Amino acid sequence: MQFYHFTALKFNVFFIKYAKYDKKYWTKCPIRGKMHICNQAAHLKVVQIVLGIFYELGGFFMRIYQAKDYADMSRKAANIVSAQVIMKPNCVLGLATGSTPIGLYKQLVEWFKKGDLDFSEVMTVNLDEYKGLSRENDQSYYYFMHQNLFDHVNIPVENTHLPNGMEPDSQKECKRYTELIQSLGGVDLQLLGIGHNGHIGFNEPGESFDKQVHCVNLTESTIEANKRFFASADDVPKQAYTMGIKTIMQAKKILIVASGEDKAEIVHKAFFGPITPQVPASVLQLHNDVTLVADEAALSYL
Ligand SMILES: O=P(O)(O)OC[C@H]1O[C@](O)(CO)[C@@H](O)[C@@H]1O
Repeated sequence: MQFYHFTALKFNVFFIKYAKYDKKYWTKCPIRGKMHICNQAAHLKVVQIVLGIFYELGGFFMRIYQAKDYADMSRKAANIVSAQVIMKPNCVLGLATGSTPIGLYKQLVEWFKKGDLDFSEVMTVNLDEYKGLSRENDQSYYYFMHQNLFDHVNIPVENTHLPNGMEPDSQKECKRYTELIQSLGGVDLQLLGIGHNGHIGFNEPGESFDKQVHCVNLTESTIEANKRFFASADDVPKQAYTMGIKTIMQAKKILIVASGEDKAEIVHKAFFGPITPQVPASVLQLHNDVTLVADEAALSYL
């Protein structure tokens, strides 16, 4: 497996960028996991040394695995999910929909059928669900998860959780889902895809980093990207329930998958650009345990 030591480079790019344009130096404090500004070159130097030591110790850094293609990406990412299930059989998996994780789910099903994986104690919480779609609707994420994973492995249905798209009272549903995640003890491993505009879950550009589960209005670009699954763009729901960035960042580990050249620009922005709500996935640079598994095409801007 190819492992890129991009982190050091990333931080250097980061430093140079801000040194040049802002005359301020944003960095991540590796101990508290918070952003702060270094306003003196000496301070910057110290932070760089500390980061270097953490890096050498294999500390809090993003891992980027480059896969050859979609199939390879799916297998590598499935390996990480299955390691989680094997190491902690009663873990809480945060799951994602979209086209990217389909191959990963297929691989998990295959390993389950071979007897290599057991989901009997696993619990799952999905990132999001369209508001207004019933479970029976073949475009609901409930339907997707059953179709791609739950119906093919031995996970008890009562262990699987998604926001209830048919609950009209947004406040009530968001509170229920936030409390549910907390009652499970939080997410051990959160799987994410990335939208072309950098959205994670349905957190669209401009969303505050400070939100728990909430109801969002989908952007035109997301409606456009998702219309391929519906008869027309008019049929795409206009709202969705989603875990907020805060909920996602509370996961103990994050695994993000990306495939294809059309994701190359946003992957580059998200992981090497400034941390900004305009690119929601960029917040992941602040998480202590993030793994990106992407194919060569999706990493081609790096
Ligand atoms: O994997 P895809 O289909 O490119 O989708 C990327 C992201 O967009 C969504 O499908 C939402 O539009 C997410 O669920 C997903 O993470």
